[in-house]
Amino acid sequence: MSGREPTGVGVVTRDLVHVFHADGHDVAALSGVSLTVTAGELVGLLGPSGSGKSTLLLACAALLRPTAGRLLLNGTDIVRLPDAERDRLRTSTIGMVLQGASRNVLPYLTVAENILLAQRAAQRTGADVPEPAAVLELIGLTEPDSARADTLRPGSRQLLALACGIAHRPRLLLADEPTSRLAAAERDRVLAALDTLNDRWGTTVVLVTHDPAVAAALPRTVTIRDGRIGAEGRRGQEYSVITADGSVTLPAEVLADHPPGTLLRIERAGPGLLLSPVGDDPAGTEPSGKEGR
Ligand SMILES: Nc1ncnc2c1ncn2[C@@H]1O[C@H](COP(=O)(O)OP(=O)(O)OP(=O)(O)O)[C@@H](O)[C@H]1O
Repeated sequence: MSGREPTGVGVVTRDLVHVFHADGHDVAALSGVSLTVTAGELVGLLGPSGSGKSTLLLACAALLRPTAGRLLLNGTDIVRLPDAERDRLRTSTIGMVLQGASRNVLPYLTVAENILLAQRAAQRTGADVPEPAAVLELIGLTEPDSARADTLRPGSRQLLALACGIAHRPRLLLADEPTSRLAAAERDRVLAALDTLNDRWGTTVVLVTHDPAVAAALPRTVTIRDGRIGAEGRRGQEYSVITADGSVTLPAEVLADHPPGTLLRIERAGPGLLLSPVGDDPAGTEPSGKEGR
C-alpha cells in the first residue's frame, strides 16, 4: 500500500434519464433523477419494486450508460466517457456488490481465493491492493481463509461478497440489497461492516434496501418513486423533496386519504407551509353537496 488514505468519491446526478428498449416498447426506469451524495457519505436507496433503484446503482457503477442527463464522479461526467475510461473507473475507483451473494463469489473457491480473484483486474493495472487478511479483518469475516465459499453460512457468504466488492479498495461502493434474506443478527454484521468501511477508509457507500430496520439505521436515505426522487430520510425520519420542476411526492398514507385529483390550497404559515384540501369548487361560487339540491 502507498500509505496515502484514499477518500470517498462524491456522486452527483442531474436530470438522469434511462429508457430500456424491450420487446418493442420503451420502459422509463429513470425519469430525471437529481441527487447529490457527498464524498464519504453512507446513503440508502429505498422505494417500491420497479422504481429504478437498481438502474440508478448500475448507472453510478458505470455498468449502464444512461440515456440522458449527467452523472459526475468527483466532478467528472462519466456518461459520455469512452468505454475504456469507464472500464478503468470500475477497476480502480468503483466497487459493486450485486444482489445475491452468489453473483459476487465463486462457490468452489476458498475465501482467500475469492478475494485474490476480485483483486486481479486492479493488480493488472499496477494498482496497490490491500492484503486479503486486511480486507477480511475490516469486513469482520472470521471464517478461515481456506474455507470454501459454499460452506459458509448466508451471513458470512454475504460478508465475503462485500469483501470481494472492496478488495481493490474502491473509493465508491455500490451495494444492491446486501442484507436481503438475512436473519437479524447476520443483517447487523453486514451493516456493521459497511459502517466500518465508511468510517475507516472514508469510502462513499450507496446501498439499495427494502428493509425498514436497515433504513432506520442509516444516516441518510433517498426514496425513489417512478424513476424520480420522492422523499429523503434522516435516521428513520421521512421528508418530502421539492423537485426541480416544483412537484412534491406525498407520503403513501397521505395519498391514501387524498387521491390524485384532490385540490390543495397552499398557504404560508410562518416559516412553514399549510396544505389544505378543498372541495371541487375552491372559490365557493357554486352550492356544494346536498345543500344545492
Ligand atoms: N434490462 C431491462 N430491460 C427492460 N426493462 C428493465 C430492465 N431492467 C429494469 N427494467 C425495468 O425498469 C424499471 C426499473 O427497474 P429497476 O430494477 O431499476 O427497479 P428497482 O427499484 O431496482 O426494483 P427492485 O426493487 O424490484 O429490484 C422496471 O420497470 C423494470 O421492469
